[in-house]
Amino acid sequence: MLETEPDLSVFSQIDFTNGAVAAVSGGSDSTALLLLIKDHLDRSAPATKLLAVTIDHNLRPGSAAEAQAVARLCAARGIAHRIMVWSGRKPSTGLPAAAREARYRLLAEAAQAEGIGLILTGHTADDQAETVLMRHARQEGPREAGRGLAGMAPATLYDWRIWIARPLLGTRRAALREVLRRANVGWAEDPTNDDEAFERPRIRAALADGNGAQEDAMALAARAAVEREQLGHRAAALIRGFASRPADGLIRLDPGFATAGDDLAAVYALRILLATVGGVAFLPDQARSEALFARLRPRPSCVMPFYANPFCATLSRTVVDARRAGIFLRRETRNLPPAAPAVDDALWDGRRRITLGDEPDAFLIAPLGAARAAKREIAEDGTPPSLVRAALAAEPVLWRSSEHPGESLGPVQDSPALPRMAVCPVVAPFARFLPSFDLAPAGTVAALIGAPLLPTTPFSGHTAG
Ligand SMILES: Nc1ncnc2c1ncn2[C@@H]1O[C@H](COP(=O)(O)OP(=O)(O)OP(=O)(O)O)[C@@H](O)[C@H]1O
Repeated sequence: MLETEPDLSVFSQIDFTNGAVAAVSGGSDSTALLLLIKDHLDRSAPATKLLAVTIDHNLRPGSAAEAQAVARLCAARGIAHRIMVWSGRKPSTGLPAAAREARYRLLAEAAQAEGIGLILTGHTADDQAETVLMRHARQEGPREAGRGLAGMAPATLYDWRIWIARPLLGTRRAALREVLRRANVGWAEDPTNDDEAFERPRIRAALADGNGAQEDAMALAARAAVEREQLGHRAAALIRGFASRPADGLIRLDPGFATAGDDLAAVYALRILLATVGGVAFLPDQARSEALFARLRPRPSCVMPFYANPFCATLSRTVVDARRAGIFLRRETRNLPPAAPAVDDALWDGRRRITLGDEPDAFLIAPLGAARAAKREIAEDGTPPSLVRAALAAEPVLWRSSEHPGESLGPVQDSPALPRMAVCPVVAPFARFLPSFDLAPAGTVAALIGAPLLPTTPFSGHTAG
């Protein structure tokens, strides 16, 4: 689609109220993105704060000069520009992933420093087709297909606080280069983009053959995106219908969850809950999750009460305990983080985000532990007290560093003396990157565990959750 003209209508669907960061590498796509946004804002909302940001990864000799070229273009067009340098140590393996991680962190830092909650990138239809074909080649199995093949989402929430939108996902690179030629603006070529030793350039070359592969890949992505969103809505409905949180760190699933009749959605919901409870950034393996789910179903011939034979299993650092009172999920006690100084804005055990306020050095954070959990009063509400205590034992507690660890501050959220401190639950599999496809289950799990509400999506008329 749109071989020669970019689709500009997408810009009018974006909410620019709080400004935008344009992520500009100096390559053709993001340079064209910058010109198109500037043009759109000049016409529709000239007072909007626009900041172009270039990340100098400091990996290639020419990278600083490329960043300077973007700076000159921005100066000539009256666009604020900032260069952020990735100065940290570079890993010897997994460099592309580390560079991507650093890039988004630095882009988010630049946005936050200006009070901007939106980052725009120049990913194109060509990038999308390449991504989908690469995932297709790696596909684990038919049931994984629905997720990965959706490709890149039109918007992704980063760190549960800043939206990354990709308005050019429906636009071909050729159309963007045409925009630049007409404006007489040049761009930098990344030499790794053509190196066929890498998988992506190989696929790019195959797509360039013009045999319809590009269109097929886009159609595949569009179908998979719809399927993924629908599956997410069904999983969210199951979580709303069958999951509750009887105590901090403890999720109960009503046994009806396993017999509701939508196994695909139930396994997806289970995977999200397992990763969340265990504090793991990735969903557990599909096949192992299916096997666990199968064990949660009563046998058709069973005349005994449900779960007359209770069982316990562990997956994704989560203990699943199925018994007559329900199916209970809690963090396993193995490999909990030892007591350590609490770090402001850090994730603890993948499950909690720590906010320390005015006294950043004053606290230790540690799991409550079994001995202290055993002394806690447990309300009698039908939940087995042993399970509540087991869950509480793995919950974090802040201690004043100077105090004897017998006098904890308790649940810090409840302490009026420390209004700016919090140890907030996070939805682990979506805490760093939440693709807009998965908003429904992410919002539902957030409500279940008491995580902060999702911010409104950057596309007007859409609300998260
Ligand atoms: N060094 C960088 N600085 C700022 N943004 C970047 C940088 N590298 C990538 N991006 C953003 O991520 C998007 C996709 O990255 P990718 O690596 O595919 O692009 P590229 O080939 O480097 O450049 P382009 O997309 O501009 O042709 C870019 O369009 C851009 O918005």
